[in-house]
This record gives sequence, structure tokens and C-alpha cells, in this order.
Amino acid sequence: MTLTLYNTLTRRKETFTPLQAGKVQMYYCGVTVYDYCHLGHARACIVWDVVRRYLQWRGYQVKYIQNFTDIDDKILNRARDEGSSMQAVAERYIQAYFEDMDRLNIQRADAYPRATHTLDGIKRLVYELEQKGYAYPADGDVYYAVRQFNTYGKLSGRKLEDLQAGKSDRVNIEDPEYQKKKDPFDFALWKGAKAGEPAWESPWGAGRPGWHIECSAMVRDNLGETIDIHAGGADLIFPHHENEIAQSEAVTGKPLANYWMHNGMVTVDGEKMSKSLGNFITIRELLDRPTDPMAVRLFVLTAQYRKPIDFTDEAIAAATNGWHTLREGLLFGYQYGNQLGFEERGSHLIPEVVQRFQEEVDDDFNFPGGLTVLFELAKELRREGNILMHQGKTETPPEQLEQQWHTLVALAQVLGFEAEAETIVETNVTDGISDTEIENLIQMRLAAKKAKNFVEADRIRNELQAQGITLIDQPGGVTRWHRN
Ligand SMILES: Nc1ncnc2c1ncn2[C@@H]1O[C@H](COP(=O)(O)OP(=O)(O)OP(=O)(O)O)[C@@H](O)[C@H]1O
Ligand SMILES: [Zn+2]
Repeated sequence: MTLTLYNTLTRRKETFTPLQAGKVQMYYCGVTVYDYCHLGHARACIVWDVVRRYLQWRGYQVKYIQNFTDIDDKILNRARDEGSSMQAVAERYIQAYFEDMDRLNIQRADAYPRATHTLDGIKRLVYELEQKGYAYPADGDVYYAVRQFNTYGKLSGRKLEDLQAGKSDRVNIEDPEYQKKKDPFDFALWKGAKAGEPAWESPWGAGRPGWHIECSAMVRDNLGETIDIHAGGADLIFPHHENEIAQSEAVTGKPLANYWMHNGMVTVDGEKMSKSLGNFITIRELLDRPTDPMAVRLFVLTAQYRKPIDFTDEAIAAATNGWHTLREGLLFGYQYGNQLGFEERGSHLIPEVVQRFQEEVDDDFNFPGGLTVLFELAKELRREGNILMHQGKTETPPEQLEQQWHTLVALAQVLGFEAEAETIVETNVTDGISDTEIENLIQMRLAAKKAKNFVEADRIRNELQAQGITLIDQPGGVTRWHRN
């Protein structure tokens, strides 16, 4: 089976062939650390976490690098507002980043380079660009001359001619830099120091790097001149990734990345969730509501990774229900394993199910397709669990259930889903109606029947049915039940 993925650069699905057999070099443009991360950032981090996990499961050794942008106007503004330093603000939100992402079960990257730790690599690139005629100094700044790079626009499909001044909101003639640029689309590689701002020494005078150059330098320092996968949100295609390509490829003459992958946005009423629009919910707010971190993961992975997903309370509620189903399946072995004698047989996965999962996800990381396979297993296990609870034995032979359970646990792990055995007690409580409530309603229904109040008895049956509980009346006035 071959893994295919959609490459933004070629605008089509391609077979994935890494540069070095069995190895993947991957870079993801991470967050600018000036505030808590929101659900949009969570989506990006979850998607690339799962892409990496899947590649590892497919047998690749993945080197995964993610940066922190810790030099930026937004961080500086924040530091000014609170009377602290850019470094203090960045440290605080890097710490918060790890707390939030750990809660979401996102695996740590192999390295987290920062702009402030990459100054040498950045200056070297700017110098080389200048030597090769792609960069020019202007009054303490250094700019990239986009007209020099013949293929500028190849990633985003935008042509410089179409990006005329006035037609794009990117070009702002009020911008103080505008006067210094030879072309309105030239962008800053180095910005001359301003009073009161942090600055680093350089051949062009004291100053700080522009945003795009940091990623070009970090990719080169950590992974080399050409990497396999460069990832980020779709909002970064232009200008950020376009500019990374222009910088890196002008210097090395080699492709920066063979595959460019982009995640779709989390939106609110169709608009990108972002700090600047104020339409965001932070990860910690969402989790503290409380929302199960695994439900957040499910919310993200039920959508195709390139499409937008709209954040609504209903969508999170649906994901929470979905997670409860998946969790019941994942807990099956902990809950009934002893009773069914699981431990003795060891773990064997069901090859056909594993193959179906792989066929789904191999198709451009179709996680929703992979989840369908997981849900089939989970629902089947849940059904058998109910039957076991009420009839003392299962329909399917225990050894088959054991294989199903092991398969579910192993494949769920590939997508980063894990359920703690300790949460069993909680299961019945959070899953809508609890077992005790069901038993109480059944007793009330029996009482109603005895009193020949069949209208009430039917009402109770319907009420339970509406909550996904089916009642089975058995001879001798015994009522069994199961969750659908
Ligand atoms: N709403 C969103 N949905 C999905 N991914 C997002 C969203 N917002 C940001 N990202 C991605 O998260 C990563 C970090 O983004 P960055 O720190 O640059 O945030 P940003 O776009 O400036 O967000 P904001 O404007 O809200 O601060 C990038 O890969 C970016 O594409
Ligand atoms: Zn970047």
C-alpha cells in the first residue's frame, strides 16, 4: 500500500517518497508566543501530531521540528503593556504552550528552535542572500528583492503582476517600510533597531530579524537544505511560506521542501478563529469548562485536515458524545477482560481491520476514514459489554473480542486517543443517563405496569429509547436493557 498526500506546491495528491528511505524530515511553523493558544492552534498542533504519529506507525523514523517565534511586534506590544520584557512574555507563553499541548496529548517535537537562539543562522542567510543579489540594505533594514526570484509565487499560485499595490491589503503605503522598499512586495529580512526595542548586532547595524527568515534558518540549522515535509496552517501559504521558499531556494538552489502540507482553519461563523478578531476560545478555557481533551482531538480529527471546521458548542457536544463511545470501547478490556479471561491469550491484532484502517489513512491522511474503522470496533465492543452485563455472557467468542479490543487500542493510539482505566467509574456518570438512573426508571415502569398504567409505562420506555437505551422485557417480569 502506498501513502499519498496532497502537496500544496503541485496542487495534487502525490505518492509520498522521502529523500532517504525510511526517514522523514518534517518542520511545522509553530506559534508566536504572546498569549495563550486558542482552538485554532490546537487544531494545527493535533493534525501535525497525528501526521507524525501515523508516519511513525508506517515505519518511518521521523525527525519533527517545531519553532517558537519569540521575536515579534505582538510580543513587544504585550511586554510594553505589562511593563515587562519580550523575553519574559515569550517564556511565560512557551510554558503555557507546553501545559496546554501536554493536556491534549500532543507528543513533544524533537526540538523547539526559537528565533532568539537562531541569530547566527539568520545572519548567515541574510548575508548569502545579499551576496547573491537577492537582498539589499536600506537605511538600517535589509529587504528581499522579490523580482530577483523568478519563481516567486509558485506555492500560492499568486503572480507578482496580480498583486498590484492598492489591490491587496498587504500593501500599505502608510507603512514606514514602504518608502524604503524597491518593490512594494519586497519584505524585511532584517529590521534596524528602534529605541527601546531589543536588538542584536549585525553587519547591517543593530536590529532584529524579520519573521520569514527565522523559519528558513531553523529548517537549515536543524534539518538541512531540503526536507521532506514542511507543514503549517493554510493561512501561512502566502506570504510566509512563499517567502521561506524565496529565501532558502535563492541561497541553496535546491527545493526547500518536497511536500508542502497545510491544515484548514478553525472558523467561527465562517471566519478564521484569531486573536485579532477576538473570536477565539483558548485551549485552557475549553478544557476547564470542562471538555475532555480527547473530545477536542476528536472534534479536530473528524474533519478532513485540509477543510475548515466551524467551532460551535454543538460540534464540541457531538465530539464529546463520540469520545464517550470510543472510550467505552477502549475501556472494554479493563472492564471485562478478567471476566472474559483476556490476559491469558496475549495481543493479536486483526489484520483485515488494520489493513482497512491503513487504506483509509494512506489516502492523504484521511483521519475521518480511519475513525470510522475505530467506531465500528468501539460500538461492537460496547454492545457486547451490555449483553455481558445483562446476560452473563457475550454473543461473540471472548478470544475474538480480545483481538477486537487490542486492535482498537492500538489503532486509537496511532491517532493519539487513549483512555485511562481509572476513568471506568466515571464512565456511567458522564455518559448522559447513568446505570442507576436507568434501573430506577425500569422499576418505575414495572410499578406503572402493575398499576395497569400502560400510558406511563410506555412513556418511560420511550423516554429511555430517546436516550439510546433499549428495554427488553423477558418472561417472569424481568426487564433487561442495553445502550444502543
Ligand atoms: N484558526 C486557526 N485554525 C487553524 N490553524 C491556525 C489557526 N490560527 C492559527 N493557526 C496555525 O497555528 C500556527 C501558529 O500560528 P500563529 O502563532 O502565527 O497564530 P496566528 O495566525 O497569528 O493566530 P492569531 O492571529 O490568532 O494570534 C500556524 O501554523 C497557524 O497557521
Ligand atoms: Zn515558518
